[in-house]
Amino acid sequence: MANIHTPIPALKLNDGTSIPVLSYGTGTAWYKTGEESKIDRALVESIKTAIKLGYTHLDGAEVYKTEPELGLAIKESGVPREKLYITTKVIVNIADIEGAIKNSLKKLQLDYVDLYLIHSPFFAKSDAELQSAWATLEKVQAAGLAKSIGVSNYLVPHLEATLKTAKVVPAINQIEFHPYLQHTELLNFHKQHGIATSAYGPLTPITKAKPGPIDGYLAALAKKYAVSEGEVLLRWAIDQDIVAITTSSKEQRLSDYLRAATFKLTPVEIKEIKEKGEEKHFRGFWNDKFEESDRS
Ligand SMILES: NC(=O)c1ccc[n+]([C@@H]2O[C@H](COP(=O)([O-])OP(=O)(O)OC[C@H]3O[C@@H](n4cnc5c(N)ncnc54)[C@H](O)[C@@H]3O)[C@@H](O)[C@H]2O)c1
Ligand SMILES: OCCc1c[nH]c2ccccc12
Repeated sequence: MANIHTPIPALKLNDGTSIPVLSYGTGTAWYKTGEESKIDRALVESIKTAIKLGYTHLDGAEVYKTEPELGLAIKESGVPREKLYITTKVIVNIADIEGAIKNSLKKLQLDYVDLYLIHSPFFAKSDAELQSAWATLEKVQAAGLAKSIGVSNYLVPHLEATLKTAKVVPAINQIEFHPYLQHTELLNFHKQHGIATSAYGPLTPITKAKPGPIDGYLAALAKKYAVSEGEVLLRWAIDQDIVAITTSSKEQRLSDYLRAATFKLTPVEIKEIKEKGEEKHFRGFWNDKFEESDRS
């Protein structure tokens, strides 16, 4: 079926590559708790549906145990490899990153990923451990196994430690980001260093954190642009040059999310959501790892 939507735009990264600004995630809603080798056909079909609708950027991780489904769906989709943008992440086998990427590639049935991320900094007991893991990602990139390399869930101190010895500046930091968790200081740091931002949990204000101070304004904007509130939230991230990672098992919702590529919020609207959002703080992921006092 032809993609009836506007193609998803791409953002240029500091290494010269481009990343599609809307991604289909296989973590939340999809990650496996059982045997990794037991294929979840519903996930394979959902990924193929996403690709058919026009998603090209797919987000995985070794810890989700969904790499085999991504590999199958990519193959069965019939879409040429180079038309897709595949992200995966390492954390389970962080002690053997070179083994981990090879294992991930085998499950993905790919020769390379577009983006390889350290899933979180919480494995490291020292700056040296962060620096050593990053040096290994640099080796992975030099070997051609990942076009771009980056990090996820890093805060400013983790980035500072990494940058002290890095030869390659991380291309991106994938973080929880939405109006109730704006990471202002971290985003300023990203800008200063040419690190792009990607947002997971972009729909949190409507899925997990209702009621909240942006509810009324979000409803008004959804009406104005004839989209859903979720699409306004996706657009709010995209309008700030932030890559939005979402997901759904419902084809209609996946199709609707693509409307985020068809309109733009005005600078005043972006600022209004920002300011109203700052009135509330909410974190949906990794709460046991981040300090309660850390709102950065
Ligand atoms: N790096 C990390 O640590 C990390 C953490 C979390 C997620 N991720 C990635 O990001 C992806 C997306 O994360 P997410 O699921 O939190 O994103 P999200 O905030 O976009 O939420 C998506 C969920 O919201 C539901 N939803 C959409 N519209 C809704 C509505 N109107 N009402 C109620 N529910 C609605 C969807 O069905 C889906 O389950 C994951 O699959 C994963 O790939 C990464
Ligand atoms: O990236 C999503 C958050 C996450 C961290 N570890 C996990 C294990 C299973 C599923 C999700 C996660």
